[in-house]
Amino acid sequence: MTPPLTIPPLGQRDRLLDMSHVDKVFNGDVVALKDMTLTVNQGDFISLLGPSGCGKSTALRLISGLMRPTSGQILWEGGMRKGDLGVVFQEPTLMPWATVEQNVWLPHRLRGKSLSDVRDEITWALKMVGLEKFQRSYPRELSGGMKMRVSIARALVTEPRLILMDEPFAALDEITRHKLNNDLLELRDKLKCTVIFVTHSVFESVFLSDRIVVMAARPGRVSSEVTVEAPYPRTEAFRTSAHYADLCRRASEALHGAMNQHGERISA
Ligand SMILES: Nc1ncnc2c1ncn2[C@@H]1O[C@H](COP(=O)(O)OP(=O)(O)OP(=O)(O)O)[C@@H](O)[C@H]1O
Repeated sequence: MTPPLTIPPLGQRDRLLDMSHVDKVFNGDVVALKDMTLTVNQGDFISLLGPSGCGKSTALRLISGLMRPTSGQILWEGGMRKGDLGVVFQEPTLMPWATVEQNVWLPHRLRGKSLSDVRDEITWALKMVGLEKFQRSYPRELSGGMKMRVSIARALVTEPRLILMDEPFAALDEITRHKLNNDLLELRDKLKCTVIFVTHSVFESVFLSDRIVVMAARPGRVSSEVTVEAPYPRTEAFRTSAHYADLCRRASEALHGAMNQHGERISA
């Protein structure tokens, strides 16, 4: 894979997809999303931040094509092709009876490719997440963080144009979560990939992303967007800086603003 040399600054990136005026209604009356409009550009690291039930996962499922909008449309630049999308869920969802390598093979296997056909791609993806020595291990032999890395490798193995991550680190302890946040940014720096990342955490959204899309609930929609004006690479020094604290305050205010639209209360 030959990634572009750099990710251009915000405002100078090529468009990847447009979600325009999307509504999603379940069972005729549960309005999960109302008039959601979002442009995703190549190289964006977008966090979808919002209260429980505001439609973050629904938005990801619509973008992934797993579900269709009730109205509105989602259009990929140049059309969406097989392998354009990698998805990482909150649970690693690995097959316990299969080795790491066989788990990472899955997206290619579903397209009829044999393990030997794509061994190089699998080795590359495992190398990207630092697990090249664990190809023959089984999930039960891995820590929670390592299982999540396998899940990320499986999402990368088709070299997707877009990676969707639905609260991938929420179930992990704080230290592992910080480590995986750092590793994810390193990965993004290597691959120059585009990421949409769902999180409840203001701190995580500020550390990772360059755009925070704040969503409001009932009905789910975009409430505001916070641009994270901080250069990459972002290190532990950034995490403890006054600038980071200030950005977290801004994102937190935007989140409170979204929740106050409905008189909801959140804890600090
Ligand atoms: N398949 C479904 N059938 C019916 N209602 C659904 C379905 N999927 C989601 N919903 C409803 O749509 C709304 C948005 O749900 P969604 O899971 O997208 O929110 P979320 O922001 O990801 O929540 P959380 O942060 O708790 O995961 C909720 O009211 C939910 O109950």
